[in-house]
Amino acid sequence: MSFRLQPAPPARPNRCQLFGPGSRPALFEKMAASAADVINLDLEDSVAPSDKDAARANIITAINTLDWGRKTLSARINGLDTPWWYRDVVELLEQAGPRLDQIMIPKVGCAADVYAVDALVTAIERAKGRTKPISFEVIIESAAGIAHVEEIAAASPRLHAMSLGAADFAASMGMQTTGIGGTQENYYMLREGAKHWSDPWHWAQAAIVAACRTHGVLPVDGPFGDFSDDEGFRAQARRSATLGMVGKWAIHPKQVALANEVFTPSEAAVADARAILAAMEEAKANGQGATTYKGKLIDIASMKQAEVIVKQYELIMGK
Ligand SMILES: CC(C)(COP(=O)(O)OP(=O)(O)OC[C@H]1O[C@@H](n2cnc3c(N)ncnc32)[C@H](O)[C@@H]1OP(=O)(O)O)[C@@H](O)C(=O)NCCC(=O)NCCSC(=O)C[C@H](O)C(=O)O
Ligand SMILES: [Mg+2]
Repeated sequence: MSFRLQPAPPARPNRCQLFGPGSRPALFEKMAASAADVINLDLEDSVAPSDKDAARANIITAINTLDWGRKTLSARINGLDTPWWYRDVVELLEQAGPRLDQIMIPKVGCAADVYAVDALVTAIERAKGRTKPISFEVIIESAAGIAHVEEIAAASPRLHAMSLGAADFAASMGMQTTGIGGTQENYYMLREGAKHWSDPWHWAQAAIVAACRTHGVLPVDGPFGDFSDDEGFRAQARRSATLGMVGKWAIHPKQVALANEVFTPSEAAVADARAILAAMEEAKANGQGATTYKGKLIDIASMKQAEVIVKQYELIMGK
């Protein structure tokens, strides 16, 4: 371990973030009643330009009146390249009550984007006497965003989570696809005439996980567009979980259970992790730093790996 210790991310369940357009208030009660850990009420790309003002009003009413339980409640504002974002922040901070937990900032390209929103939020919080600080989540969904991912992860103590937005990311990178996440038909290797598909999102996800883990931020996988493809969603989510991400967006309610399933460590994985911890405690008591479990090497690093799984499970079960 470096002399600088790795900070812990916020201790909150974040397995599934369910999105809904601010212009479809009929969905809000269903979102509130869902099993998602995080709710993202959207003012950005799922809302037509002509509906922005109405969507803002809808969201503020819903934040103030519906029972959101213990979910993290987040509103996605418009991008800093639009004329709408400052009114999103001002009206949300001035009119939404303390139930609003978080603001999601899309298309973040550099640390200064986060700084700008932080300055505005901080001023309004002070002016209005808001005592609960608003946290931030950002979306990495551009070439600039991924190029500056580490400075973005370090940009503000308000930053709690960071997602990969596969659709805008693909567009910004000039990728030849209209698919949102998942397997891409033309991204394959050939071996003896057989195609082996690879994962074009992998490197961006790994960069996001490393930046987040360095700065104590939760790394989250973004949308999977084909909501009729459960197995495709599961496969994408399992890769993300294996890489260190803690959750995934749902753009349709049927994806909520899938995300919760994948990002909740299984009973078998938890039992294995607890057994590794017990075996290592016994080894340490005998003056050993390494031993075997099910015929494989385990050592002090294995304890840290096992603790990741046990802590994630206990966080989720303790909610
Ligand atoms: C994708 C949808 C437009 C589909 O809507 P709809 O046609 O109404 O779906 P269904 O008829 O299959 O709905 C079945 C029931 O589920 C309810 N429903 C639908 N959507 C939601 C929801 N989001 N939350 C809760 N409940 C929902 C319907 O009302 C039906 O209920 P009932 O009649 O009682 O059975 C729609 O799902 C949708 O708008 N999804 C969210 C879109 C969104 O927010 N997009 C933004 C995030 S993705 C993104 O921004 C890309 C990213 O930035 C990037 O760059 O990658
Ligand atoms: Mg986007």
